[in-house]
Amino acid sequence: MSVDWAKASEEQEAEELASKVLNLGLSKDASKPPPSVPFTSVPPPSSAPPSFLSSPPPPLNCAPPSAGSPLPPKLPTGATLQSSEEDSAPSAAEVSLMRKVLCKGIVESKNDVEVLRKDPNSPLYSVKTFEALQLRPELLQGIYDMGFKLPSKIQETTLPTLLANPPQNLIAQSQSGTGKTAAFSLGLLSRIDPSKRCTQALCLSPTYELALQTAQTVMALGKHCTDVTIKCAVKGETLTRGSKITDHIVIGTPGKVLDWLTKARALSLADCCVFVLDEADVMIATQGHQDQSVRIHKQLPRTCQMMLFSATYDGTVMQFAEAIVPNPVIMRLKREEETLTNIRQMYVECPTAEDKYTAISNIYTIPVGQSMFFCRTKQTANWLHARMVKDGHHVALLTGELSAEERLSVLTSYREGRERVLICTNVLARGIDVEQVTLVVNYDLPELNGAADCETYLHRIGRTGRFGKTGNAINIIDGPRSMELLQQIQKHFNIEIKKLDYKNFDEIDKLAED
Ligand SMILES: Nc1ncnc2c1ncn2[C@@H]1O[C@H](COP(=O)(O)OP(=O)(O)OP(=O)(O)O)[C@@H](O)[C@H]1O
Repeated sequence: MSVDWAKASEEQEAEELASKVLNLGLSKDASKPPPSVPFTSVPPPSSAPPSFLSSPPPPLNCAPPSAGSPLPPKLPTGATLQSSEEDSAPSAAEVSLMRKVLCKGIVESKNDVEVLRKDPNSPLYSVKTFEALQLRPELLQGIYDMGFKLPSKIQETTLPTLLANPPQNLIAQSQSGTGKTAAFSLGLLSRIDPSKRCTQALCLSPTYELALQTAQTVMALGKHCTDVTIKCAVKGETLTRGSKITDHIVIGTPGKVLDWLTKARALSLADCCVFVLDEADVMIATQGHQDQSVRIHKQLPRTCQMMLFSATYDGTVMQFAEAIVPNPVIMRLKREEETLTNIRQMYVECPTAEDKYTAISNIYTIPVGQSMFFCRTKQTANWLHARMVKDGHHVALLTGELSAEERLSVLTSYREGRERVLICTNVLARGIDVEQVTLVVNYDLPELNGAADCETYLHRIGRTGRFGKTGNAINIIDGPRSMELLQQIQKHFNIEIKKLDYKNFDEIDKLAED
């Protein structure tokens, strides 16, 4: 069963939006035209995220697993999962959002940005400091308040182009968390003339949640630009008949922006001088968004600076990008290869279900910072979570049964360190890599089409090699089938995975030494 999280979340959005929107400092009163929002009304960024992201994990909306049961739900390893057991695979937008919420800081890269195409008239150079960009002092202050000291790789190279005069079109690709949002946010903010009461910048994001994340970054960086206003064009935001949007920056989803442009005729792009298409790869993967973006794009003045950002840049994205952004400078930052070199990989043999739980409980005691435990089915994840909570352990649970809102809440709480362990399903966590996690436990090994899923194994426990730190990965082996999967993994990577005695605390304690 595949659930479109973005779509499902939209259904609840209408009811919940008023309170969330209020948290962003935007209007919730539908009877009045939406007021302009000065940046000063926005809470400080990283330290105090909006309360809809920072509330404690809500109760689960799934049937409560029987925590009293000492044994996990029975499912023979290797059996084909029924749709009721399988967790729903996340959409590209979900994965992107989960990554964003989990990401604590910039993803550094050793790779240099490749500039694929240059406009010979554009003075392209890179900057090593934010001060060299000659930004408005208010923007510099916003950067300092965010705690940014130096530009990231992608910022170093894209910012001079984003800020160049005459404006230059740009296509930029780099993996999630490398600082793209902050780069274009500075680009948007620096082009606004606050004395003009009209929309001068438009940013399209694939989903409601991603649009709000971007709005937060723009607001945080523009915190001291008190004369600049922003409006979110997302589901649930209503306009009174005949009202006109005069906010300088509009950030929203293609559907809502198109609605305001064509049906409500509340938004005009006649004075828009910057257009950002964010998460282009996710946009393409989301049904209907590509066409809507093209229709919006047609309403932009020819002189408008166009920018497109994407975490990937395959054929479809490239085609779309070049159709939307004429004569661009193209900049790419290659993703670094993940390696298993710095990872201590082990397995523990647990002949019975009770042994498996004992192993997990002992592993939980390893003081290694944060861990993630991966289970095969949502039933197992629910059961393990319930039993560990019952035993007084601080563990969080992430499965496809949670609503979009609940997932954000769980991830934020975990990122902030309120829980030591995140228990999740293999499917749900397939696209998420969490750099700060120092121990990964495969309660069930990742499997795809009846064989070991080596790619997911690497992605889950691999590091890019830029952190010299050692990581730990423990695989729980509960029978011949999981031993076979382990052997496939060893063979695939040509590695030896060592046996660990989970009852030997001295051996377990050693894991925390690096
Ligand atoms: N120059 C910087 N110095 C330190 N931290 C930074 C810098 N730029 C951005 N960050 C932080 O790094 C994290 C990732 O940045 P950002 O969201 O801009 O990345 P991104 O490439 O847009 O990611 P995504 O593709 O997921 O949207 C954020 O927490 C952000 O606050």
